[in-house]
Amino acid sequence: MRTIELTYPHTLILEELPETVAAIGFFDGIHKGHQHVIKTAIKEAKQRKMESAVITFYPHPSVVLRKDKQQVKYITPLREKQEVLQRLGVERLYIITFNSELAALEPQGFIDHFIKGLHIKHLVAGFDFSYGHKGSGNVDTITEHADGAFIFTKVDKVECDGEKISSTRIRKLLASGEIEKANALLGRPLLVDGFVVKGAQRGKQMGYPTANMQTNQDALLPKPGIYAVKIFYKQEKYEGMASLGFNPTFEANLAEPILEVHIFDYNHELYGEELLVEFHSFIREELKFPGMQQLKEQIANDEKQIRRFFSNPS
Ligand SMILES: Cc1cc2nc3c(=O)[nH]c(=O)nc-3n(C[C@H](O)[C@H](O)[C@H](O)COP(=O)(O)O)c2cc1C
Ligand SMILES: Nc1ncnc2c1ncn2[C@@H]1O[C@H](COP(=O)(O)OP(=O)(O)O)[C@@H](O)[C@H]1O
Repeated sequence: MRTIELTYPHTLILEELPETVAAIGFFDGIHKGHQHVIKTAIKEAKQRKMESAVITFYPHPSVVLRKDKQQVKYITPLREKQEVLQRLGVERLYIITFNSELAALEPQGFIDHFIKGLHIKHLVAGFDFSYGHKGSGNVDTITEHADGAFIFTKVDKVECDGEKISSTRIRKLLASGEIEKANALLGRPLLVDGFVVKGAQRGKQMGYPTANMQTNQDALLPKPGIYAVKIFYKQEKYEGMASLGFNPTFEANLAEPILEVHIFDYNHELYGEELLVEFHSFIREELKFPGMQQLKEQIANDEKQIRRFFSNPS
């Protein structure tokens, strides 16, 4: 997959670009609804012997439009998004910088510059896609703005349990610790990546070394607690347990939750290494114990429960 970052106005030359079928959207999470839109574009591209593409934006429009100081967190930060799209078989990824110039562009100008101007012959979007200044262009105006230059396909909403699958719904599930349900809507387990940094060195003392992770600032983390996780490290996959939280037994006031993972049946140094952590099941909330011994007993119980969870997938 070829990734091309574009800032308005781009300088790509139409004649040098392949005829393309593109799916367009913000696609945070690339959940099953998004996947349906993207797979529709890939299928159409194959049939028409054109290149398949995804057109997306970064950062999230709310960063520019609401100007709120709070950082936007993503279910799929840019890198994860790229990896998931690559796995889906997308050939070309356009990432359009969402800035105030882009936000000011009228719908017709947006279509002319970023759809016709990128040699898109067929555009696919979800039913609620909007574009142009104040989102005033929508799926009912695209065909008019296309003016015969490309075909448009609207993809209807995908539901699960009678409710629309959406990034907002997945965010709520993650915030309440309903990881299995969130994973079902994502169509794959939530993945968080990070580098191993030094902690307080208590883990080894307890018999449960925990790799403390420095995660991407952009990444949305689930509700704090103890989780059954799988860890990818150097092409290998391991089972383990994660603690995401504030370590109330030892720490008085951590500002941000820390993600720590104990890898089962593993015993090597990991400092400085990159780990990918897949969240599979929420086990319990973190608790404040009277001391290290009581916490250690609880962690031994967590281990039993998590090993059981992985050996009986239901
Ligand atoms: C499975 C598991 C469960 C944990 N549960 C708790 C908990 O309930 N309360 C708590 O204060 N810390 C909990 N922790 C975090 C430990 O306090 C932390 O891993 C330990 O202090 C080691 O920290 P260090 O890596 O900075 O040395 C848990 C850790 C693991 C791996
Ligand atoms: N099975 C394992 N799971 C996690 N980390 C391990 C494991 N075995 C060895 N380690 C190493 O031990 C470190 C964690 O030990 P710990 O005493 O908790 O130190 P720290 O407080 O620096 O995290 C990890 O960063 C890693 O280098």
